[in-house]
Amino acid sequence: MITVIEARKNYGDFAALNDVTLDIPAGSLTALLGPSGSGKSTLLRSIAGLEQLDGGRIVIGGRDVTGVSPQKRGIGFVFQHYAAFKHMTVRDNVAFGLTIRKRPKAEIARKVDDLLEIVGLGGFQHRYPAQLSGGQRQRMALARALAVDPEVLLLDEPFGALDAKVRADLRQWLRRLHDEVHVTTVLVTHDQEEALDVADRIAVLNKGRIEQVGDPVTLYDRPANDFVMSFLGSVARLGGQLVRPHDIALDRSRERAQAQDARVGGSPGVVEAVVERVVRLGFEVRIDLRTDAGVRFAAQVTRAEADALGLVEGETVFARATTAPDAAEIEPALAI
Ligand SMILES: Nc1ncnc2c1ncn2[C@@H]1O[C@H](COP(=O)(O)OP(=O)(O)OP(=O)(O)O)[C@@H](O)[C@H]1O
Repeated sequence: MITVIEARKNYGDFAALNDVTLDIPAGSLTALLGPSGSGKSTLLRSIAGLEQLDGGRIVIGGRDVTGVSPQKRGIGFVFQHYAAFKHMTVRDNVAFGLTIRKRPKAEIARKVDDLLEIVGLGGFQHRYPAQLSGGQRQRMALARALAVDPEVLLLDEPFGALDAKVRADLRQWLRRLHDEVHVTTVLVTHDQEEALDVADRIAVLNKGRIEQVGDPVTLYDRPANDFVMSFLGSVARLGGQLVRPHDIALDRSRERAQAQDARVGGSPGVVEAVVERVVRLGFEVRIDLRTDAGVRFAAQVTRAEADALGLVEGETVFARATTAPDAAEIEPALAI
């Protein structure tokens, strides 16, 4: 368990961390999610001891480490750009932390081989970092961080420099790795999809403060405020309320839309709009809409729903929310 208690960090007049209090359960994979400049890296680096707090405390596994040096905190750290030792083989890079701790050679060899298997670099012991892909290098970095049996693994945008496909593969892989080794892991990311996909807990940061902490489903379905809702997925503003695009139903008939809408308590009402574009995104279809007042929003429906609706550009439709903030238990009514 990591506990951050009323952490404050200032850069001049600027408060990068503003009384942050956070519990990170032992064995969890927790994401620190927020926009650029929200304080994610500052919080991670403070947990690591790479930044000194101006106020507050950090407790790791029951030990107050606030004044303790990074080397003595029992952490492994992986950065976005991993600085590998270029002149050392993959095996020696991963062994580094064990070698400087003067562990017996046989133990090092066994452990490094095991770790390289776990991170999927079994056949790469004798390669040099320059002979690895970006994704392989980051996996080597993770193996190196894990080699010294850290109590806590801290990852600062570890896949940030890689392309989208490799990122998606690596986060699946990280999830499986975490299920296997169970080390308490904190992952900094600005990518909501990455956080929702990989983490079992997410702390959303904004301007040096924590907006909400919870599991991905709770944050997505029950965001504490508009910031969390907007940051965790796309939203549309419908009649003054924020609504997820896939929680919008469209109908050609105003009367039918109104009748269905009456079943959703506290809904923003029925909004008339013109179809600007119909965009097919594989299984889903996005319908870009514009109201008379010029407000643009999008609805997302399945391909079957889109086909049934048969909407064409320029046509007028009636949009309504299928869920309202306090009515999540009401069955979403059929779109048509
Ligand atoms: N050494 C520093 N000196 C002055 N200001 C800093 C320093 N480090 C960070 N900051 C400021 O503190 C704020 C938080 O920075 P931090 O790196 O924690 O944000 P972040 O959420 O990790 O953002 P990003 O996703 O862009 O890395 C930013 O506004 C940044 O400019």
